[in-house]
Amino acid sequence: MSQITITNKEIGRQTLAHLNNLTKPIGSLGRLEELAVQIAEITDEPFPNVSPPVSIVFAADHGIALEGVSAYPQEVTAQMAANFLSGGAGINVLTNQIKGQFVLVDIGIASELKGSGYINEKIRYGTANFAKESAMTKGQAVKAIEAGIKVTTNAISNGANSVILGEMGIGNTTSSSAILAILSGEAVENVVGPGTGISEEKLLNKQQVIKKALMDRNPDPNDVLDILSKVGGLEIAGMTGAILGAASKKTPLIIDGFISTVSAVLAIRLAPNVRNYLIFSHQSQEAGHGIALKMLEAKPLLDLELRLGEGTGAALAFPLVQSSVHVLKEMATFTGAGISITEKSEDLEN
Ligand SMILES: O=C(O)c1ccc[n+]([C@@H]2O[C@H](COP(=O)([O-])O)[C@@H](O)[C@H]2O)c1
Ligand SMILES: Cc1cc2nc[nH]c2cc1C
Repeated sequence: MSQITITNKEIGRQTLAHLNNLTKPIGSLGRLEELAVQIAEITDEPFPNVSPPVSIVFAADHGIALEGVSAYPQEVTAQMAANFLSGGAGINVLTNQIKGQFVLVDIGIASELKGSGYINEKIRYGTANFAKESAMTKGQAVKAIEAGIKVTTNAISNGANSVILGEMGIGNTTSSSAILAILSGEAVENVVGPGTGISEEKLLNKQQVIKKALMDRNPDPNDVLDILSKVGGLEIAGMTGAILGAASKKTPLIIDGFISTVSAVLAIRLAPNVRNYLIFSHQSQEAGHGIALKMLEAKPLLDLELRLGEGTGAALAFPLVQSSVHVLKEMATFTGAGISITEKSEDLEN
């Protein structure tokens, strides 16, 4: 964490001056210009690269799934992991489209994954049911964060210039909502949503399960490891580490939906400098996501009514991130193109 510096504001000022000299009315590329400035600040490069990206998906199981909080059974986590490995999931398709690399990390699936082509960082076979006991030990939470740091810094050392962060874990919206309720101080009702798509009746049960667990486990709102160990998830801790790892390598990281945004809140609690390394891709349908984004004063790029996870929203936003640096690097300047800016200068003086 000591390696995570504040992003370079001076290079940001130079980038803005360059953007203002490009052949367009000042500021007319709006949010793309903000993105270009942010990426220059993150990378410490006046003309940065974001390609190739790597999509890193952390998969893990949740003991809390036994409380009837998801529309799908726990086995779907492992089944989807197999689907990731055969290239059939949404994130595979979208990562291929943007010519990215794909990495699946088993950080705590409840069964043995068949096949190869994934990174085995299994900390344990799913978390314990946090309605009854702590989800994991503090030591395991630390190990999961460290695994996330390692996998991500390795992917960056192997050539990735940006990171798309995603997850898969049946039950993980319950864990994320519990974490967010503690960190935000919001009422549980406001941070709980239907996740994979549960009925109104199951949603009420999900709220009750979280409320009771928060009373019984009583996590310390000022202690990230206490929160993660009592009501967390292994993929949520892994993503927290991934965010720290990318920031330590001055590499932009694109946050996906509700669960990865909760990891971002945790990572920023651990190391506040992390905030400006993050690009928020989209507004998820999940109720608590708006609250988490607001806490971080984050304005997501897209609202496509997604609620899939896996990093799909982040992969969909990647082309915009790429466009921002292409504009910065490839557009002509007023002087280069021989376009007069006298009129504009007079307007500015008036
Ligand atoms: O990204 C989101 O905002 C999002 C919102 C709802 C559900 N999900 C995905 O659905 C799974 C969790 O839903 P649930 O109902 O099992 O808690 C997990 O695999 C997530 O990737 C993801
Ligand atoms: C099929 C399926 C795919 C997913 N991808 C991320 N979360 C998921 C949840 C389910 C149920």
